[in-house]
Amino acid sequence: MSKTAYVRTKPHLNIGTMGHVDHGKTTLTAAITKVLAERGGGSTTPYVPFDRIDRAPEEAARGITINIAHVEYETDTRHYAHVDMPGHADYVKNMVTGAAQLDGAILVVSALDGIMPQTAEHVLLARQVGVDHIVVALNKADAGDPELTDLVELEVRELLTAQGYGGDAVPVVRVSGLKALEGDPKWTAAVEALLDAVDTYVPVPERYLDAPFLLPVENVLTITGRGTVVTGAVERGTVRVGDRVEVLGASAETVVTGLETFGKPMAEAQAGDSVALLLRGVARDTVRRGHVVAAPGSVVPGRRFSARVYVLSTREGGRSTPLTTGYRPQFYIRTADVVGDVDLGEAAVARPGDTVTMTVELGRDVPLETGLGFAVREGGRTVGAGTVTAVG
Ligand SMILES: Nc1nc2c(ncn2[C@@H]2O[C@H](COP(=O)(O)OP(=O)(O)OP(=O)(O)O)[C@@H](O)[C@H]2O)c(=O)[nH]1
Ligand SMILES: [Mg+2]
Repeated sequence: MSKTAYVRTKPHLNIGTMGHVDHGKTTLTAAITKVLAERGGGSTTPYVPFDRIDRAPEEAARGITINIAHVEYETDTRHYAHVDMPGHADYVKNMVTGAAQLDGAILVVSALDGIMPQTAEHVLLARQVGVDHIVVALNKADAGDPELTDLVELEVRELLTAQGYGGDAVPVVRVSGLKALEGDPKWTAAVEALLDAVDTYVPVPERYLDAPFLLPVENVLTITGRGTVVTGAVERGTVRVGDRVEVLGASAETVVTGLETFGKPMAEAQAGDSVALLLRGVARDTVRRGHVVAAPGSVVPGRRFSARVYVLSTREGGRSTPLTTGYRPQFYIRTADVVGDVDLGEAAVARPGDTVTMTVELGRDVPLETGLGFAVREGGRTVGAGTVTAVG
């Protein structure tokens, strides 16, 4: 590999935009990279234009790093990997699996429209998957009436408080992704203010560097002549070139022969990093999204667990009818998507809005552990969010 190696000079954090469809997540993401790219003083952030953020996988298939919706940028104090969360309810699956890795989130709310159903759903999901810090971008502030924007701000703070985010303390910054992209100084300054809020409000999380290595596979691809590459965010531990790893799901033990982040080779990847791993002698079609790459013997796959599950209310986009024992939805666990049978025990019935205890028997083995978060999906929408309380 002749490319410049990744040098870890600042803490790395994973962040992302979430919020209702069309509220301006992708525009704001592009604007952030543009503002940082143009900062001067040896900026290392490449500008990623709007139409490159949803770039097709083939386009990026050069190096071993593929993470289609990721952009990277650097502020004075931090290095960020940023996921642009899709807004459609159909993409909540990706939000769930992606959000599970987020250290903080930028909630994008249009000042013109205020809170919409997916705004509330994404905040709820963020809470359920353990995103502890949210910064609000009140976007389209260039076009909004200031008094109405004040009301939207109040409404957003109330929503955050209701979900346990302490809405009064959450930074709310009025921005215009669109005007910042056009270079309007008032709005590039607003994007700077948003980044400052993220830098100061979202703490560097505790990384589980000493734990055995684990990476949930998000994507798999082949590099001709080199082998199979898996991509994803390291959930815990560290991994180096030459380390032995186990691919759970593919039941293969292998060696890591290459390691990259954003196209740059690295000697060691650690918890929180978005990486691509080149794996020796693993056939492309034996590994899939949903599998887990881990230190050999460090995780035990299973299919039976108990959980506490919040059943989304109808207003939150959940079911309109109760669910009963025998219910068979999809479970999104890390990056895996698995069918499972639900047993509600003596309660037997759970109504939308209830929090219940259930036992689940999955259709296949996945690595499970106490405390693991997951989403329950049915017919393309999220109907519940839960946490594993016991395995077996
Ligand atoms: N006036 C104004 N319009 C904006 C602003 N940001 C985005 N828009 C417009 O809002 C529309 C949606 O913007 P996107 O960035 O695609 O929104 P999104 O949230 O990524 O949408 P999805 O990915 O489809 O959920 C586009 O027509 C943008 O030009 C802004 O700050 N001001
Ligand atoms: Mg978008």
